[in-house]
Amino acid sequence: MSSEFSANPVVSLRGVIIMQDVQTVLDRVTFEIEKGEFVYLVGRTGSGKSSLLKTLYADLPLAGGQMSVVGFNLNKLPRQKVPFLRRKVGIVFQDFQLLFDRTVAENLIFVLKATGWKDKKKIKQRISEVLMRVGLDAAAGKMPHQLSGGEQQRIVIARALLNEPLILFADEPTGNLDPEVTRSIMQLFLEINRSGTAVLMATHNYELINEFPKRILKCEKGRIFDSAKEEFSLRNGF
Ligand SMILES: Nc1ncnc2c1ncn2[C@@H]1O[C@H](COP(=O)(O)OP(=O)(O)OP(=O)(O)O)[C@@H](O)[C@H]1O
Repeated sequence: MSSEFSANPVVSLRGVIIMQDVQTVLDRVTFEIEKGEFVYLVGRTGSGKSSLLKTLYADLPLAGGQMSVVGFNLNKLPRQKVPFLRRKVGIVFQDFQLLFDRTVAENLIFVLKATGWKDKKKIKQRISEVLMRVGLDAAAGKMPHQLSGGEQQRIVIARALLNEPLILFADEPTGNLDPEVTRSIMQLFLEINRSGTAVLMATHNYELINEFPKRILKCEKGRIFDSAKEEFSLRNGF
């Protein structure tokens, strides 16, 4: 094995090709994300950030190359194995996608039951743990519309944490939030990251990147540039 690659990364891509229909969105993508790393994903609108994230959580088929995510080989992952991969990753989108016709706790129970949890006591305990983690332990009985946008996003993050993922994939998680709430959501991601969960976060928010500098992957002209391998300026890159 080349020394450039670690023995046990959470995410590993080599020569990956990502397509939407007949369009090649990203070509020859090679990078790894280690356990507990925090990585930003940046690039202009349409440069391929969401397509890359979707490929990572097996929503978009891999068009070529080698890819493994939390130990699953995406080259030969049968459809029925996708839920097992999804249990080991957490996904956070820009629009919250909570079920608005049920309480916060019911939203979380829904996911736990769908991922095989049966024991009522354990379910209750896990819900209380994740809500505590995001600072909303009093919100279990509330309906989503009774919460602010920032609070709803915290619930989405709590939901992503239910099955103790090795990595969180976040697509513009602060896109709809005001600057103050954005900072507090970012603090939450950093806190989760400090306790060992890797994070890959797509964002257009340069202030956030400047304030909390981390490794950056930049999608540009069909390729990915990695700040861990080469220096690049963000100012002209977006
Ligand atoms: N479902 C789809 N079908 C066909 N083409 C798509 C689809 N989704 C995205 N594309 C195309 O793939 C390319 C990459 O889009 P993608 O959404 O990955 O970019 P992005 O960097 O996430 O953009 P944004 O910052 O606006 O979210 C674009 O040219 C887009 O038009």
